[in-house]
Amino acid sequence: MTPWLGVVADDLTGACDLADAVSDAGSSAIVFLGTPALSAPGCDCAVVALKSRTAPVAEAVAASVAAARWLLDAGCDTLYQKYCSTFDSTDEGNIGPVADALAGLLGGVTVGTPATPRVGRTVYNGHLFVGRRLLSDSPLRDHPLTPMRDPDLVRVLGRQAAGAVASIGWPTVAAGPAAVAGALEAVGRGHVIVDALTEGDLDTLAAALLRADRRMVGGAAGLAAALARVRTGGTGAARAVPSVPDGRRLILSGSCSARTREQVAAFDGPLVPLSPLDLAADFDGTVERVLAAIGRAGDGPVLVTSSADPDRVRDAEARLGPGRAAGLLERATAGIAVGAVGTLGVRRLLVAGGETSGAVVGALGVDALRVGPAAGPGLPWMVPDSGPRLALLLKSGNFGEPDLFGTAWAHISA
Ligand SMILES: Nc1ncnc2c1ncn2[C@@H]1O[C@H](COP(=O)(O)OP(=O)(O)O)[C@@H](O)[C@H]1O
Ligand SMILES: O=C(O)[C@@H](O)C(=O)COP(=O)(O)O
Repeated sequence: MTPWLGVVADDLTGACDLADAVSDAGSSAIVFLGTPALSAPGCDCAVVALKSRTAPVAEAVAASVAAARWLLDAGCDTLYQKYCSTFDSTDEGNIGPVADALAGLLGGVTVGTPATPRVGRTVYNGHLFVGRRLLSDSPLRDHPLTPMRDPDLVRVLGRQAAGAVASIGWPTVAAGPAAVAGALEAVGRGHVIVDALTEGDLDTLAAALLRADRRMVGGAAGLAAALARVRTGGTGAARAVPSVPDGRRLILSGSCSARTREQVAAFDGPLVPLSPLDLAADFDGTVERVLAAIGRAGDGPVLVTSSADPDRVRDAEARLGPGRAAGLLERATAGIAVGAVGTLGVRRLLVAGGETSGAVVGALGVDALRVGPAAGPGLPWMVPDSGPRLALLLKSGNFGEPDLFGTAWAHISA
């Protein structure tokens, strides 16, 4: 089977979220950690997960173009730039520069939307809403790496991209695929952000993209699932549930999102704090102390967390310098995961945070992940194709019910 949908994802939790949504839509998906050296194995949707959301622009562009070339060589006819449903990025990028580069590979225009109604993301008049709030009034305004303070996506993308940015409004979408395809015909180069409020709107956009032969698409999980539904009629194979190993359970939480902090607060089990200030003072000793605390905890899940509110994050930044806390924490969390799997018998690992997950899974030496049962929308347990026998739930900071850290495990119990 040759994959038809090739996805370049800017982080790992986003890649898993999209793979989950596409699986729900009846298409099979595999997530690759970085661009593989080999050709793609059989699946409908091949997802290359990068760690490019906050990387330097040139690095993000080069990694994304390499991934896109590999996906096109693997036979994908639609190339999909997966970014966050909350458009997480800085004024420098990387959504815009990567979109410019990928548009250059396939016909000069990217069309898309981050709208993903199943997690409450909608776009109206080019403005992104998170639930009932504008993006800029949501907790995303305080993200430690990518604070989102402008809800107007045409303006946000306009600051990042060299290509012009246009939008297609909801009345055109409501008029159906022919109207959207007609509006797209008028766009020669650049990027188009499309309004969408419902799954039906996304299906309309997906049908218009196929009709207009627009094969360079951008968005979050919602539009990818719509493409799968419209292209295959949503009648593909149900997700094949891989077997999940038994073993100790560990939660590593590096996300500082409001939802993750609620999940940390609601967790009813042993909690080991991880502080960037301790790591700056004694990195190896702090990691060893955390591993010893995990070792002493009982059979239930143990939570290691650095998740902090915006004031504490700002304080760490002020004391350690820009980006240093995040770098130390990501390296430490990766080291803790490797130690816990290697010597403490941990086999079921829930990681909260996209950057954090990328660091952890990269260090564990995993190269590809298959989609298992989901603990909620966008929250699939993933099982490595080869390498360590593990079950991994790589959680977007914003996703999951407040009690997720206690309930997630039931989805993989025998
Ligand atoms: N206490 C803290 N102080 C400063 N930065 C932190 C702290 N805890 C975590 N971080 C960093 O914040 C970033 C959170 O990003 P990420 O893991 O992608 O979470 P999310 O999915 O919520 O965006 C990571 O780089 C993480 O290391
Ligand atoms: O689109 C989304 O919201 C997620 O798939 C996503 O990209 C997650 O990113 P993080 O919140 O940084 O984990």
